[in-house]
Amino acid sequence: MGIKLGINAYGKNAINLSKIIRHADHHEFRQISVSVALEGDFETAHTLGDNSRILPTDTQKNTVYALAKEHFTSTIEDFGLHLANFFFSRNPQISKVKIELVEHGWQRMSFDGTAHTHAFTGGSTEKRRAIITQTAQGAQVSAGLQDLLLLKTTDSAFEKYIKDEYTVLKETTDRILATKCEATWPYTRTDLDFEATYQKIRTTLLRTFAGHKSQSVQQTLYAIGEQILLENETVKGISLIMPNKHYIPFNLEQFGMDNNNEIFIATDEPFGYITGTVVRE
Ligand SMILES: O=c1[nH]c(=O)c2[nH]c(=O)[nH]c2[nH]1
Repeated sequence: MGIKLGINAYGKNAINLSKIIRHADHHEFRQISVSVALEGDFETAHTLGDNSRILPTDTQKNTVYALAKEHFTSTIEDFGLHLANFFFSRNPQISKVKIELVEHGWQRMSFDGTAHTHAFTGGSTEKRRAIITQTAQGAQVSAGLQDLLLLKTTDSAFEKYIKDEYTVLKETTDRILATKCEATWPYTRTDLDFEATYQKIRTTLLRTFAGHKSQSVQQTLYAIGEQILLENETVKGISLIMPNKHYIPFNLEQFGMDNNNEIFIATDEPFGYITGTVVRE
């Protein structure tokens, strides 16, 4: 019985890179984490210890910093495309380059309606991300976001589910709906205005979450995906991860008080884990 190498990839993960872009009257500050993964003809590296086709992961890391100087000037999607093409076009042994970029957002400070020129606040959990893959067939761009905390205080129900001998959950027509949203959407093209498209999709995600009369997280997930696909023909489909972050009404009856859906205990674990992809037929 023969043994051989199966699917494999190698690269550098979590290359953290910050950049000051100095304009005459203000600075921009960007902070990203880049991961590079290469697939290709690396069999003899594994089976014979032959490194002649191996571009070291240390070199990959250095390339990311060096190219950032000239080429990280706009979106992570555009920088990722440049990186993917750079690695792919110079290395015939590579069949697939995957670049994943996560951006940590810094918000410019503002005082009395005036934007500060060089001071920022951080702290939001929300991160924007992009995934670029390049093969001989061309490049593919997916955009997305992660760790986006969302909560609404009404317009969320959960009723008429299966009840068996282990069901104790009470039906509710008015609960808190909270999630930490992760979304990924592949685009049909690589020459988009990635900034405007991203902002439009993010706004639709928020607006649909806020406006939807939810019967479940599942229904809200689908409504968000459907609306994004209806409004953006350049989006192929969208995958959403929406954990159900439970806020459970606290029992005040034990103190002779009513809880009119006002006092809750947020529980971290266990949590509902709702995932889904909305696609075009
Ligand atoms: O929106 C929800 N979907 C579920 O599948 C579920 N299950 C549960 O216990 N609570 C909820 N809420």
